[in-house]
Order: sequence, then structure tokens, then C-alpha cells
Amino acid sequence: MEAFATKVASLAQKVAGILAEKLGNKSSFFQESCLPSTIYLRLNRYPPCPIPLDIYGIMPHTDSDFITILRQDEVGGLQLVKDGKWISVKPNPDALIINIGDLFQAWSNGFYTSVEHCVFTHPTKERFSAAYFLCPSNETVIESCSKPLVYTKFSFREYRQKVREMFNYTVIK
Ligand SMILES: O=C(O)CCC(=O)C(=O)O
Ligand SMILES: [Fe+2]
Repeated sequence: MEAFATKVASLAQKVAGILAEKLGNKSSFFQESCLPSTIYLRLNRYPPCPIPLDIYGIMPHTDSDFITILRQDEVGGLQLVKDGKWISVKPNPDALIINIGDLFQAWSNGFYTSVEHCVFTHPTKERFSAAYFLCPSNETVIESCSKPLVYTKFSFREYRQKVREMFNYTVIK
């Protein structure tokens, strides 16, 4: 996990920078607000599920970050919404998947869209994935980089709180 984090950290910054530049914004915002102490890493394990129905390993959701870099194994099961339709992402352990998260959608004033995705379990195989979430500190204020504003500004703490309320879970921290 540590090696994965080290490798993708600079990639995440580079991608965020390129996406910001495309908006005409050469902001050092991501370097200043997303530090090694504020990013998140998650190792996901999906046990096999032999029930003969499609069972979610992760329910449909969007990520509450700027961008997510994901590595999946060869089992498959990841789906995402493209042009209003759910499509399967071909599993390729040699490739990284980069998803836009909610914060980038707000920061870009809706220019980029946070991607809805989910994972279905496999009937016989265990699946693993590793996810790197480019997140700022809780105090960071997310303000759209262009006008007229589609979103009012908010702090990451406020946003996380809202997401927690929506999914009705608590985090011990
Ligand atoms: O396991 C995957 O491919 C996706 C994981 C995911 O969406 C997440 O951890 O937020
Ligand atoms: Fe996700």
C-alpha cells in the first residue's frame, strides 16, 4: 500500500494540475491543500458471493475527493455511469483508473463531473482493489474557480458531514 501511495501521489498531483490548467487555472491549490497527511488510502476486499443475483460489493456512489486513482486486480466487477448508462470497466491490473470526485466537480464549477460507480461481487472469486483519494484538509474551503458560481463555497469538513448524514454513518476520529 505504501509503495502504491508513493507512486501515485505525484501522478495525482500531475493529473489535478493538468485538469486545472485546462480550465485556464494554473493553481497550486492542490499542492497546498492536499498533503500526505490529508489524503486517504483504501484497500478494498470483496469476498466471493455465490448468491445467484447481482450483489453489490460497494453500492453506487461518487467519491468525496478531488480525484481517485484506483488499481483493480483481474477479477472485474467495477461499473460506472457513462453518458447516462452503466458500463463495466474491463479489469486490467496493469492499468490505473482515474475518477473525478465531488470536490473537483465543485471546484471546476461543474466543468468536470464526479463519476458514479459501484462494484458487483464475483460468485467464486475474491477481488481486491486499492484506492488513493486526493483529499484536502478538513479546513480547506472549496470555491469554484469560475463564475457565475454553480456551487456556493464550503469546507471539506462541512461536505464530509453532509455525506455522513446522507448515508447515516458515523466515523470515530
Ligand atoms: O473496488 C473498486 O474498484 C472501487 C472502489 C471504490 O469505489 C472506492 O473505494 O471508493
Ligand atoms: Fe469509489
